[in-house]
Amino acid sequence: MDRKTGIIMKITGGFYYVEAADSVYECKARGVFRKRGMTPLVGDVVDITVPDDGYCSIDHIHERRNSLVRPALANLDNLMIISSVKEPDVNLYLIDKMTAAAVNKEITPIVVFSKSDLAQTDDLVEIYRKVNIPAFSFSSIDNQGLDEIKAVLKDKVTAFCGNSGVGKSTLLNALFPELSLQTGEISDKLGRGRHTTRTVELFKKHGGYIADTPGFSTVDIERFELIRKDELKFAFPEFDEYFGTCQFNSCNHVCEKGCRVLEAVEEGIIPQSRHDSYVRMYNEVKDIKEWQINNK
Ligand SMILES: Nc1nc2c(ncn2[C@@H]2O[C@H](COP(=O)(O)OP(=O)(O)OP(=O)(O)O)[C@@H](O)[C@H]2O)c(=O)[nH]1
Ligand SMILES: [Zn+2]
Repeated sequence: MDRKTGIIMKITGGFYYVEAADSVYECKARGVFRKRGMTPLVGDVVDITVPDDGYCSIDHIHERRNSLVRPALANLDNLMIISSVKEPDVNLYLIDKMTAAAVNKEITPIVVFSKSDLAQTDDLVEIYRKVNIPAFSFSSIDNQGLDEIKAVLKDKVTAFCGNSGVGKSTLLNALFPELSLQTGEISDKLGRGRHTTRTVELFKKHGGYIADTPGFSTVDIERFELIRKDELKFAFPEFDEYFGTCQFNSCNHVCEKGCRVLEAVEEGIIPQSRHDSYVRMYNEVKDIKEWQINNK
């Protein structure tokens, strides 16, 4: 019998595939997790027992740094948000919702403007770099941006989120040709589309891990990763330095007199589109009660 610590790479048919010391172990979870209502997730760091014969078992789940509801994933470092600049058009509000959800979970958001051969991306990239969110453009035509994107994946656990058709599979294939993910219409025929069961799986790449998350779209984040009103302002890191300097302590940084955040927007320090997204999100959550969030 041996004990090891590893990471859950995949969950199928009641088995957990745990990578530890460069081998993958097929494990069962102990009944004790079920009793406590705990479900091991892909990305969990776990202690396992490897018996001389019979099934390996998961004995302990290490404390999670964060987790997403759908796709069910734990311990993410990066959320790569892919948005095409055309076909479909870019939607800054949706991107900002995704970056805010990531920051709220202490996950680093990374924005990729794909199909950069179809429209200008410099101004878009600039919006995010200005607020210290890594941003890149990518085109599959000449693989522009690929090396920069590869560099941010190094030694990290990264999930990729993008709406249908933005070029998520195309980017993943350019990054990891050996994965041979299906692109375009073919993927729907194979049932990897939005309404089918989705298997989440980690792959070891560049010393880190990438999560294959079929169909992971902004809808999942909007539905399952709601940010509470009092947490929202912290999900826009460019506001941080102004906290405590507004005229009113209770300032919500929406339209209040003497608001330093608003001044920074007027001065062009904070991009207008980011603040617009914040106000829109604030208006969406301001009347939501705690019990409604818990019922989500
Ligand atoms: N011009 C151009 N077209 C691209 C680029 N990347 C992807 N496309 C095209 O956009 C379409 C969608 O690409 P996919 O990679 O399948 O998009 P997806 O985000 O994986 O979409 P789903 O499979 O629906 O989730 C395909 O027809 C691609 O050929 C790009 O950089 N430039
Ligand atoms: Zn303010």
